[in-house]
Amino acid sequence: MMDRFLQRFENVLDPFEDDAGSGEDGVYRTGHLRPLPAETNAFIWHFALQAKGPLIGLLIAGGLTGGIEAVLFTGVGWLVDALGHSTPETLVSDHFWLIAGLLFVTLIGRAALLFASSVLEEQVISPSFYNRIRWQSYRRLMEQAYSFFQNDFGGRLAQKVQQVGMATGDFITTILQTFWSFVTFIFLTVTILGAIDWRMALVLVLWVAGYVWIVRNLLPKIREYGRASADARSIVSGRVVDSFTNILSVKLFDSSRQEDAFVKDGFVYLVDMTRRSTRAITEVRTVVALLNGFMMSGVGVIAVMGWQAGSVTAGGVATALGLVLRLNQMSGWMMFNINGLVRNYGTIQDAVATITRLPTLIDAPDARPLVPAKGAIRYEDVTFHYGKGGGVIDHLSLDIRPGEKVGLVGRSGAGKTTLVNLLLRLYDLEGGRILIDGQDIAGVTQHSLRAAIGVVTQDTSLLHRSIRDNIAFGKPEAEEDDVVLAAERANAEDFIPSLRDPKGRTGYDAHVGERGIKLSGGQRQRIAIARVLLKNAPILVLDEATSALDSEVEAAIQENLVRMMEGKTVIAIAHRLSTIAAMDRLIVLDKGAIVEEGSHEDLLAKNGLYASLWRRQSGGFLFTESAAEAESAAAE
Ligand SMILES: Nc1ncnc2c1ncn2[C@@H]1O[C@H](COP(=O)(O)OP(=O)(O)OP(=O)(O)O)[C@@H](O)[C@H]1O
Repeated sequence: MMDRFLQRFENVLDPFEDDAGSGEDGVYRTGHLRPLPAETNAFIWHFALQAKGPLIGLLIAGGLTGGIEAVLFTGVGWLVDALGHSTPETLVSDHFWLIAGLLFVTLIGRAALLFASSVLEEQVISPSFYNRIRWQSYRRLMEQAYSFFQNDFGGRLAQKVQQVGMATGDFITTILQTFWSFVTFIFLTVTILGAIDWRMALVLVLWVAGYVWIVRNLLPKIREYGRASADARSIVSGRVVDSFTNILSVKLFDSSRQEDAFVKDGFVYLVDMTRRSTRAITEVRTVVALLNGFMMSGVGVIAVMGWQAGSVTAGGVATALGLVLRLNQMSGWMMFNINGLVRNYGTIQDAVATITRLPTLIDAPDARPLVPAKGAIRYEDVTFHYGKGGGVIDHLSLDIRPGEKVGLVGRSGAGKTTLVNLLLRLYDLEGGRILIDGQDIAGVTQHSLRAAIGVVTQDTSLLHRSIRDNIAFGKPEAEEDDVVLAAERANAEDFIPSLRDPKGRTGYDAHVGERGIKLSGGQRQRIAIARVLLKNAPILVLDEATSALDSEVEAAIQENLVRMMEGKTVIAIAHRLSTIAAMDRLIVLDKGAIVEEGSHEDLLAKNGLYASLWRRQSGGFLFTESAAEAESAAAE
């Protein structure tokens, strides 16, 4: 029953709410998420505002908790005085309301308050609010361009998303609850002690000043190192995940020792940063211990002297000592919390730098959906160097007619993949433009552009999901029959029914990838082909689409590939020239420029680069650039 009661509070905040950005502010446009504030305080504030109500509740509960603590100590003083003035027989009748009040506050008031603040923190805020921060951060990262992910470690980014949710949530709740109840307690203590003897209040004011000095002068050092160690932790995770994900290369090259050194480097940095921060922590703890000693003995001496002078009652001494002892205890715990606050602040600062970075490749303000008609593609004086000074693609122009099947040929590194990646707008051009059916791809939405192009690449990465989800990846709403039909046409039906993953799921439900079944390269490629068949986009890009298939499967699938290409504009890249020789037109690329074009026969007759590549093809594969150059150098 308690469970059901508590569950009601769990839906107060939606863990997945996001601000889709209305585009009204002129910075961001519809279709893109509103960016998160890039300044740390504004970032924290941005999230705090999303849970205003519950957080104000937490603030009130925090204040009341501090208040109750102070009231209880005052009550203890009154009780001591009452004991001094009464006999055992008359105590209850003389001081009934005091005793009843104290019992009520201790038994009911305090428990009710703690329950309310627990519900607020644990049910309303913790899971949902923390998750909302993670979710919004994750989605901002997903808006980043392909190149963003190429330049960072997946593990590091994942850790940032995890950490930022935890750190921001903890930071806000600690301030509102712990910190605020501490401040209320101090304020009430100063007031209560001031009423007993103003000199005690003065000692406390000096103590608070000392505390503020520590926070301003000693804590920034901890914060600085906190930030550095958070970054160091991310670096270590990034490196560890990188080693684990590339474990095959590590094993094949027997380079585990090298990897150890690489990862250890990260750990050394982490340990160094942590040591610096822990040194600063010890420094702070020592100063706090001295300051608290001064505060407790100061108040104690003044209270006892007041009692000697007859201006302070025994109850007053009890209240004063009780309050300062509690303050001492709280301040140790508070230092721990402030330390946590500072560390969390550092973590947020560190994550914010990555998470709030604006995506470099976004839809134009007036982007419209691409209206694919016949699938005409036009590269107009395209230049692209991956942001470097030169090279890769230079002033390239190419016209592909609707429905034309074009083969891109060239040595390794000639720029073939780059050319199709530019068509997909995975990168923005550095010069020229690319048009699809007369529409500049820079002016249409990325979503509609990629929906119009089906791609099968060389290294098919399957997601760690079921076979069905993998095939329906480009068309999640697809019917089961269509998924099966696509699999049949990709010749994947002969192996899918017999699949069984370690958890016992079979066929289309079997999971692939990590902790799932491992497919061969050729099987993976057939899934990828099924995925594209199902997507049925008007433009097809086949980048080494059949490189992992053996000749038998390739022959079986060839017919389907031909059918898949029917009525579509196709750009195919293949090192095995025999697989693309039958295309309408072959474009030969060299060093980012078109050097020859024509049909297979035309090009053979021309006896240029294509003809030499064709002749050199040995065992079905192309020589690498360096081998080819070495050969031509030897021939000269
Ligand atoms: N992300 C990147 N950043 C910088 N340079 C890159 C990047 N990707 C590729 N390049 C460079 O661009 C050039 C063209 O690469 P690309 O992958 O387009 O060649 P390719 O013809 O497809 O080669 P292959 O046949 O080996 O796949 C190469 O010199 C490569 O080093």
